[in-house]
Amino acid sequence: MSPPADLLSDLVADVDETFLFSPTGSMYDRFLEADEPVVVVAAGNEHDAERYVELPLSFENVRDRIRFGVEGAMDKDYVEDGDTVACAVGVLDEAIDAVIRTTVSASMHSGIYDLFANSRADPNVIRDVFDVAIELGKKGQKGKPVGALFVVGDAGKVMNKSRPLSYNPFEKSHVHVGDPIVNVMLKEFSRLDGAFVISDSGKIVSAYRYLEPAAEGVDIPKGLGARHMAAGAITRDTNSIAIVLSESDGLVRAFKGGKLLLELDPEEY
Ligand SMILES: Nc1ncnc2c1ncn2[C@@H]1O[C@H](COP(=O)(O)OP(=O)(O)OP(=O)(O)O)[C@@H](O)[C@H]1O
Ligand SMILES: [Mn+2]
Repeated sequence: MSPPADLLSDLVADVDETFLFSPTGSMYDRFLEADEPVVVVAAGNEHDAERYVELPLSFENVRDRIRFGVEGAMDKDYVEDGDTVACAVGVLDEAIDAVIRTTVSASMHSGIYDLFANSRADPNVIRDVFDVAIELGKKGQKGKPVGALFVVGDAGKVMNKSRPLSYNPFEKSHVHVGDPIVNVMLKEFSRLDGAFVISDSGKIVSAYRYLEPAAEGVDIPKGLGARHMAAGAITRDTNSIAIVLSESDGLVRAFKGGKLLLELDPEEY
């Protein structure tokens, strides 16, 4: 074999599982015909794969994408601690152009899958809030960078651990994230201070909440300020997750259980 083929065969030698990230139909069929164990990780199950992990976001960061897929597969018992897997992914493009070998281990568990699948809030609601935060991060408000804080899930408790900074424009409304008009409203109201509180099912409960969670035991990276501290702390104090757009560095971050689990650059989406 040629050196490049050797290199590739080393990468795929003795793997327990192959993960195909957003494969084409013909690629999936080849695995099916060869009767090779395969897990499909994609935005939809177009090929009716028997073992499938749904990707809620495209995860431009390949490491995040792989972690999500592997953690999802662990959660569904497709793989277990100690398994060796080959992940076929698109790094430079959408089409698969790389194979990454890794060993499944419970210790590498970053929580990125749990954030979506095992939170109180509906996974679609979480995805919709990410979409708003990413869009807001891309465009800002009238061209200026803007910050925003969304607390999703366990809204009753979150309301108890916060106070209003201003009138609540969502007081008598029954609007949900994901409705196009709501995204416009969220963007408009994000110019002012405080947090948005969103229920498990996606109802916008309030804007302009000042969070007052207990901050002990929260371990967030140094350099992040009060908004991020409050976001981390509320997720430790309640069963919520928090999605934060930073006004100063433009990144979108997600917290759960008092921990930073995910960092995205809106410019890459
Ligand atoms: N406890 C809180 N609850 C809700 N909103 C808060 C809280 N603390 C701060 N904020 C909001 O965050 C804004 C920015 O505060 P600060 O600069 O300290 O946070 P930060 O973490 O550095 O965020 P950024 O990266 O956006 O600057 C404040 O103007 C306020 O609107
Ligand atoms: Mn700041």
